[in-house]
Amino acid sequence: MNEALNSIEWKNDALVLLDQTTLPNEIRYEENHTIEDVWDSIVVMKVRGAPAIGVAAAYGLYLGVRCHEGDYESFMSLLKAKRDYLAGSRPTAVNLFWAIDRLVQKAVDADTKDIEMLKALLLEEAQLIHKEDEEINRMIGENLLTLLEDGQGFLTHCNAGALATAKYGTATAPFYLAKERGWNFKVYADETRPRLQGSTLTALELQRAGIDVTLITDNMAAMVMSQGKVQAAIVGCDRVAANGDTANKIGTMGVAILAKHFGIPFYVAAPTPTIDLATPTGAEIPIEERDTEEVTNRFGQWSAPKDVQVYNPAFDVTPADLITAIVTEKGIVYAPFEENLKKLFAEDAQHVVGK
Ligand SMILES: CSC[C@H]1O[C@H](OP(=O)(O)O)[C@H](O)[C@@H]1O
Repeated sequence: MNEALNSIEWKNDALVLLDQTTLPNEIRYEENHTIEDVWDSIVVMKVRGAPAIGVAAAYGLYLGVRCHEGDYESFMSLLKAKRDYLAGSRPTAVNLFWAIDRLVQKAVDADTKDIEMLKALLLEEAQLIHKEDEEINRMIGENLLTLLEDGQGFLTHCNAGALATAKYGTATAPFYLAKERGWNFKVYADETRPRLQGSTLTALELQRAGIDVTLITDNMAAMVMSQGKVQAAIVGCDRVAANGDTANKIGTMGVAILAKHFGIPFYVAAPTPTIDLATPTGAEIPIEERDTEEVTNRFGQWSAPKDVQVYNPAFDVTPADLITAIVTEKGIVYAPFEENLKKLFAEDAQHVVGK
């Protein structure tokens, strides 16, 4: 087994990011010293994955204000301007907004107007978000394991793995825990066109962990399911709406439809910061559209006419009625999601909500 790749690290007063655009061919870490560096890393997907984007954005916001000199009012005005700048990087993963708004609120609620103390508080909050993410993912893994069995096969889409988070991943968290406990299981990883997070990232991280992973193209998922090789489909998420509709990497809805057809449970691994009760349904989730050359010219090789029309939504929305359960660090949520997701956030949240 190889040592785990570390997607994000705060080191020597800089944000060190694993450049995920060069994997699996090159393992390259880059220091991000400014908010502009972080904004660019998020936009070009050197750092990607909803939780990882949130952690990176939190550090980025700190980097955006740490050199400011001036009074409290100018500091707070700069902080809010830098928050809006980062908010313009990628629109779908709600974790980005959740993280930067958490830092702004920390400063607003602080009982000091000393800007050096406020800067220290912001860095502390970013480090807390980073640390919390690890524990959230481990708990998601524990909760998902209660739904899985030794000896089974699992399918996942895109990369909701350790590389998309601070550690463990969300959808992949149970795979790491199951491996630690000696389970015998297989993972089928969709390559996930057009950005290929499944082949470049999921296959890499699971193989390095010694997990039995088989790479398939997205259009092989139906065949694999029809052959009885998959007993559960587990995916990540970028935003869960209040009714349970879930935005995730493009192609996820197709996996959910296939799972329904073959009678296979479809689980969404969802850290609670990815659940957005302020967004009523999937129809209101902003879906990022990305550069057309991601589809026609991956890795510098044209695979289509250069001027062909291209539609490249980076996410789709899986309707709640295709989701068996939304598995969070606080517990497992079943339908009716509108009602049960709210309970998750109640003071006396139950571990299993709904079934
Ligand atoms: C736990 S990662 C969540 C989510 O983020 C990925 O999108 P991207 O690679 O574009 O940042 C993918 O949708 C994962 O499932």
